[in-house]
Amino acid sequence: MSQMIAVLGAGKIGEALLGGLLRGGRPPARLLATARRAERAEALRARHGIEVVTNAEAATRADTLILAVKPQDMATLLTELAPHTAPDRLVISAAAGITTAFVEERLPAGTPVVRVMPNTPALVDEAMSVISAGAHATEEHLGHAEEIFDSVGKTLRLPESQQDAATALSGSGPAYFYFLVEAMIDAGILLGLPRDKAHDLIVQAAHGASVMLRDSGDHPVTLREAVTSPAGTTINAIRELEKHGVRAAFLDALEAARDRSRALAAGGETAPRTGA
Ligand SMILES: NC(=O)C1=CN([C@@H]2O[C@H](COP(=O)(O)OP(=O)(O)OC[C@H]3O[C@@H](n4cnc5c(N)ncnc54)[C@H](OP(=O)(O)O)[C@@H]3O)[C@@H](O)[C@H]2O)C=CC1
Ligand SMILES: O=C(O)[C@@H]1CCC=N1
Repeated sequence: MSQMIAVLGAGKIGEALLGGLLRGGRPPARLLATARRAERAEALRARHGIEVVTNAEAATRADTLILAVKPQDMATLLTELAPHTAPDRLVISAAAGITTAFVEERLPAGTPVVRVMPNTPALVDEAMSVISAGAHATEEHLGHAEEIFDSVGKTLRLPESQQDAATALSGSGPAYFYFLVEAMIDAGILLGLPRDKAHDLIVQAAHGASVMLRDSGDHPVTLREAVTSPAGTTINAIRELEKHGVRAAFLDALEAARDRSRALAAGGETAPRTGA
């Protein structure tokens, strides 16, 4: 286990990770965080009882640096860190699109870098975190990264060439489910249900479906077929979803997310795709 872990740029993902590490039993004295704004630093101290320091101090004191700033802020952060980071530090980047090469070329030669794509269910210890090694990261470094991200959910190793796809799928994935739930609550309203009841019905349906997907081992097609009775209600809804091209929309949507992840590796300057 690393002696000291620092989360640099402790925003939504960084704070979720800090919370998971503390819940997993890591003493607050073995965690550091950094923030850009004084009020954010104060909130982190108050909520977690950890030290919030400058990026330079974190780089000097921690063995493992977890970079959790936005991709567009990564170059600035790395420029600030470079003079203070010894090449034996493990650097873990959680930024969408940013390649290990991008990080390596801005830090001292030979620095081990691991790229991780977590997701926000880290807040409830149900994250999916995809882990890839950079040029100088060893099995031991990957093991350290897994140990850290295991504290907030599941981890999976994939080659870095598949990280942009993983970002589109599991990194952004929770947002697609929230979007679907939001749309279905509106549909419940259309059908005359009170908003709070529509919310509770669909959230529990989503939870039940998700537990079955994870725990039954059955393919989603099998689970959907079990709901879809001959000449019943479900098939009438499915016909409308197919007519409206929902499956094709998902294929296009994830391709757009994957492309945006790739563009972020170029420094994030490229504008997002605006559609056909
Ligand atoms: N949100 C998500 O679902 C996921 C996000 N990610 C990745 O995680 C990273 C963080 O995303 P998220 O947590 O959503 O973003 P946030 O904006 O919530 O967090 C980033 C934090 O970094 C701080 N920051 C920026 N620059 C510096 C700096 N130089 N020094 C110290 N702190 C700094 C920001 O400060 P300030 O508050 O002042 O702006 C902010 O608090 C991104 O790279 C994103 O791609 C990965 C997986 C999922
Ligand atoms: O939208 C984003 O760019 C980040 C990365 C994955 C989820 N949120």
